[in-house]
Amino acid sequence: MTDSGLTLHTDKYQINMMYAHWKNGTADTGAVFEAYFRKLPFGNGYAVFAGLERIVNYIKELHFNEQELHYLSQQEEQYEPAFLELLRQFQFKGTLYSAEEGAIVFPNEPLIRVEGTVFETQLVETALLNFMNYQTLIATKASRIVQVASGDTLLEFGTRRAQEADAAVWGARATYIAGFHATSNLHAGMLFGIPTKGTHAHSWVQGHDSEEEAFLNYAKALPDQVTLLIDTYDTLKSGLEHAIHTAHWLESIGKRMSAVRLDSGDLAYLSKEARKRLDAAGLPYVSIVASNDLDETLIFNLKAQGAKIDTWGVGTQLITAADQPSLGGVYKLTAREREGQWIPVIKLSNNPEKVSTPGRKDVYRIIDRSTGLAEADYIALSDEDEMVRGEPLRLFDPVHPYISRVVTDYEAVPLLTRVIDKGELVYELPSLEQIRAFHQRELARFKPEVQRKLNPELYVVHLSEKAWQLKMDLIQSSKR
Ligand SMILES: Nc1ncnc2c1ncn2[C@@H]1O[C@H](COP(=O)(O)OP(=O)(O)OP(=O)(O)O)[C@@H](O)[C@H]1O
Ligand SMILES: O=P(O)(O)OC[C@H]1O[C@H](OP(=O)(O)OP(=O)(O)O)[C@H](O)[C@@H]1O
Ligand SMILES: O=C(O)c1cccnc1
Repeated sequence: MTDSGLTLHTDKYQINMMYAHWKNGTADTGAVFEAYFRKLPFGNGYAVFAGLERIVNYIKELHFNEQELHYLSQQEEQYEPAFLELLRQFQFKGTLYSAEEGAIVFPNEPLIRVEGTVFETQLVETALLNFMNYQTLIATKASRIVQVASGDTLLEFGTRRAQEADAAVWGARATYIAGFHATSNLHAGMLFGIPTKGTHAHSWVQGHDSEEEAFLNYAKALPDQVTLLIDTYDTLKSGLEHAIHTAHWLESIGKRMSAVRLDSGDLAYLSKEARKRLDAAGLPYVSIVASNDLDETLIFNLKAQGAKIDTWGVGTQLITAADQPSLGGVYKLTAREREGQWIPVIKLSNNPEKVSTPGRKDVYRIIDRSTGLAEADYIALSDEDEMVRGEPLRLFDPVHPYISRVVTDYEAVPLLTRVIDKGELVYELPSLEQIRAFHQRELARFKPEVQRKLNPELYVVHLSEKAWQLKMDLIQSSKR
């Protein structure tokens, strides 16, 4: 089996709809889709947008090769050869707007808007959601951990327990965007330039006649990067003592041991004891790394217990987003072309939260000029511009429209940037370091109350009156 790329990384129903459009002569009809999620993950107050780079790479490479066309020709749908020929000619000529990676984003606002023929905009749904949902989820989980670690070093250790290889690599990248400092995954390091770090496994110690010999052999081989895992037999009685010997030996050859790693037991108690004994042995520079099924709650608790841990190795809980394994982002048609006119469309639902917001929309972050802080996000139809001109803006609560306030001294910063214009890439993909720095700047625009991990303050995403009215009108007319 050879893997020919990501073009068929899509759900069959997309191809079926494309086929049906082609059969009906509507394949070239214009469509606007918007991708968004409805609920913040982990009870967090914000999400960290990620996935754009992979989406752009995917769209750039999007074409049907002979292997893929042959495979499609064998499907039970019996697509006609002329349709497959159309796929052979296919190129994405649509336009894509997106939030930038590292941006702080909220539920129910468009994070990506795709415009083009219904043929091409439908095709990209599955892969686009796949990349956005996973990477945004992991970046958000990582951001919670970054928050509680308050400046300590964070290492991403998840690969072995990730949901397969792509998740490990792109997940590592997402954690770096959110503020992790390094990954153990060398492939992610090579692909994206993320710093890499590694200690050693229990097998290194088990594979020697004694722990002491294991430590010494490791230190001899890698004298500049010695972090010793001290819990294979008995952390305090044997591991720590042997590590101290090794550190002294390293000093005798003019080197300094980096750290000891704790991977089981009471990490608060053991780290405090280890710190005391390392300091007493004249080794205050040897830092303490901890790992073992850590997440933001455990790290927060360990810090509250006074743990003396400098570096946190975080794997399974982070890379699998164990407490919420999917973001649930959706891709909804918001407008379509009919006889040369754009018509807004809606998706109704018995669940009011699932009723889509019709029309081609933009999102603005309303920044209070006096504080520099984000006040709210504002979704408006794309032809509205009063917020760009800085006119007084009424922000009302869509659930209770009588609750409203007017903002005057603000700047409206658009969240969506044009990335692909009629098939041409018009956006320079930032480097990962730029994305990481951008993320920090964006986060600083939010009050600590929105950023806190537990019961954060609700940051409101408002709809313009025009967008709200359009939604109400379409709900009414659809019911009729
Ligand atoms: N002081 C602490 N307070 C709260 N949780 C802790 C503390 N120390 C460790 N933990 C966490 O408790 C969980 C269980 O750790 P513990 O080492 O007892 O079990 P284990 O991982 O099964 O041990 P082993 O690897 O020896 O089998 C881990 O997720 C660990 O991170
Ligand atoms: O607990 P996580 O957050 O997922 O972090 C990664 C874990 O992976 C390793 O254990 P593993 O038992 O796989 O290998 P080892 O023998 O090297 O400890 C490491 O020691 C950590 O405990
Ligand atoms: O380098 C480490 O200590 C490491 C790497 C991956 C998983 N667990 C630990």
